[in-house]
Amino acid sequence: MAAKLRRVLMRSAASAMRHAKPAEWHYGPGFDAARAARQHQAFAELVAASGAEVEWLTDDDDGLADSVFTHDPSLVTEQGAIILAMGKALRRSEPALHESAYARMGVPILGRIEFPGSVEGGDCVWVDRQTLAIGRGVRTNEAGIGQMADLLRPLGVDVFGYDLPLWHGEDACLHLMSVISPLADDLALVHAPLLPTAFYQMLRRRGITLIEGDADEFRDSFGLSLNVLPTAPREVIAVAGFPKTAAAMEAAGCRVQTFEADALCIACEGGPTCLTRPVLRA
Ligand SMILES: NC(=O)NCCC[C@H](N)C(=O)O
Repeated sequence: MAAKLRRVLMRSAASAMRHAKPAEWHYGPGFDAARAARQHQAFAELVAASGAEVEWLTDDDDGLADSVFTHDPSLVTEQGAIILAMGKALRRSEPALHESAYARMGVPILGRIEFPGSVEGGDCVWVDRQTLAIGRGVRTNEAGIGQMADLLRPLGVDVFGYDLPLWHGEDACLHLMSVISPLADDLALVHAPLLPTAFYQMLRRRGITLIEGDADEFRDSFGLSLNVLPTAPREVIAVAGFPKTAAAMEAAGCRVQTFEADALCIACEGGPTCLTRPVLRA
């Protein structure tokens, strides 16, 4: 999940978020559509400057505000994309946008998660090429995890499900990727108090070094201080304003770039990883 980012699917916030009502989408008072669009553009420039090729979802005024969080409606394997099924009702039509983009890009579709199963991309963490960890919580359920295991078994991939806590409740967004950001094959940023214990133990057994993000910054940012995108091993993009978490990553040899994201990320419960669906890392 932290190899060099080559190709990535994104969606501009300019149209998608333009008319979003915070109360409907569970966004905080800091949400501001025009500011979010500017912050998204600054983030996209950092991603492009890393050398990644950015593929854009169609920029429609379709009212799908959360569709800017392209990490969640699909997952990409070495044999093609898996079209997911969203746990958040307002996001149910987003996977079709991804399917159209993959058709245009020539990326084959390996399979689909079907309701009543649900899996969101933010709950999926590749521990290595043959091991996928999935958080079971308000967005991803047991039926979805079972379907994912069936789709990936022929590829020799083992799928492990881990229970997530409820934390801020059913309407809030807590994915497995909310409590871990891989930074290199052997390095991850974590908020250990919310990590599923068996997942923590698996990471430790594999010798992955775990950096603790600052707990106060995690609380104050509603978890977004921890949501960090690697564009290459130890080359990361993070939300500005969390110096202790950034310093912990720098102490582990990471180069940290930041962008202002109060209106886009902190208000809307999604950070740099959530704004990107990596299609190719190598
Ligand atoms: N992977 C992620 O953590 N995605 C964040 C999605 C935020 C969006 N507002 C949601 O509630 O789905």
